[in-house]
Amino acid sequence: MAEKPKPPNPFLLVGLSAASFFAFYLVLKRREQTNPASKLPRQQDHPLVPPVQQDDLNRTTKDNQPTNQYYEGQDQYALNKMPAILHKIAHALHLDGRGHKKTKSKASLKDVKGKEKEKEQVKDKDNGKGKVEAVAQEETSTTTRAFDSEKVKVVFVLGGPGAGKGTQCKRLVEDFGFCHLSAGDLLRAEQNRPGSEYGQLIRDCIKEGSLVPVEVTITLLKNAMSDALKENREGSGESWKDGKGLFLVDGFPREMDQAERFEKQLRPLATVLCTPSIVLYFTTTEEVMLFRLLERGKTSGREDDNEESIKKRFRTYKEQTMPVIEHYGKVGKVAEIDSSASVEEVHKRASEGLKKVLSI
Ligand SMILES: Nc1ncnc2c1ncn2[C@@H]1O[C@H](COP(=O)(O)OP(=O)(O)O)[C@@H](O)[C@H]1O
Ligand SMILES: O=c1ccn([C@@H]2O[C@H](COP(=O)(O)OP(=O)(O)O)[C@@H](O)[C@H]2O)c(=O)[nH]1
Repeated sequence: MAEKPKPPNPFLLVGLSAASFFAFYLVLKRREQTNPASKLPRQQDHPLVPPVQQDDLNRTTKDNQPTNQYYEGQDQYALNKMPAILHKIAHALHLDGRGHKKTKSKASLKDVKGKEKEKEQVKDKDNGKGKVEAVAQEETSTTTRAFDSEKVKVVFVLGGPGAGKGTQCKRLVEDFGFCHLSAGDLLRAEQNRPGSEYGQLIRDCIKEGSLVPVEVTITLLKNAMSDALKENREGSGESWKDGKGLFLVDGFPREMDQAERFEKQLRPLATVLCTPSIVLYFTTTEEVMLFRLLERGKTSGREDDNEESIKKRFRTYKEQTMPVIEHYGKVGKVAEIDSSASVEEVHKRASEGLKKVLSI
């Protein structure tokens, strides 16, 4: 007859349980010592959400307004403060309430500058164009929520090099009180800023007629927009009262990736993208543009107003910027204006088009 198996020793079982319990207790104690904040009450009854820190509760915006925006919806602020590994776990488990589509974002130029890693990752792309491959950082709605969608209006101004974008923008500012942000001007200012880490990169891209890495351009734009909104733009009429803003974004977005990033990263609310009210598209022939740019080059001092650079800019425009114009055209957002005519005539057409859209 087979021998009956021996039942497990009850003392051994009790001993093992006690040892596990004791080990768990030691881990907790150790955690309390190394991270005293773990004893604080939690924002959510969930182990992946960190405790409330006093400085979080006291946090205010620059205008000394409490940042209750951080506590909307999914307690995004708490999620933002989690260590990267917990962030990944929470994301994988859908605890952060975000989709799984990978997006990249940059919050400030300091972020762009501060990361040596990113700098090392400036890579050659296509025909030698530089591109900062930003260390992928999951985009969060709270860090990018900048303004009220109802109040901020954005008009993109596109067209080939020398089509007359800058010239017309100056006139439209006088008519409508826009804040004119020329991406090219912002880049040139950053290029010439003493100590700018991106000066040489910007210079090379501009001379080559290629696009400066989007992180740099979008950060400059975002900062300029925030500054303009904070500024008391006295005398600029109703368009700038009570947090309202009217932006003429000149020479941007120059490729689809830039358009998508702009809409996402400057989205005013978590669910609303920062789409342009309209895209003013100035168009004329390459012949006209070349002539105008060579004329401009006589006095502009710009390193890219020479025939060699101009040809490269035309190519970049056709290959990378035209798809942006086509994209906005498909959704009925493009106002095409023939800019071969005189400055006055072009201005008249642009102004009429804008009046209708902005209902001013
Ligand atoms: N409608 C126009 N007719 C003639 N010259 C123009 C016209 N619009 C602009 N220009 C001139 O052409 C050059 C390029 O114009 P600009 O506005 O700087 O172009 P963009 O900003 O598109 O590169 C400038 O020297 C400008 O004075
Ligand atoms: O969003 C932008 C806008 C401009 N540029 C660079 O700046 C140059 C000059 O642009 P700008 O709009 O000042 O002049 P345009 O070429 O339209 O005359 C371009 O060729 C690009 O190299 C860029 O990289 N990203």
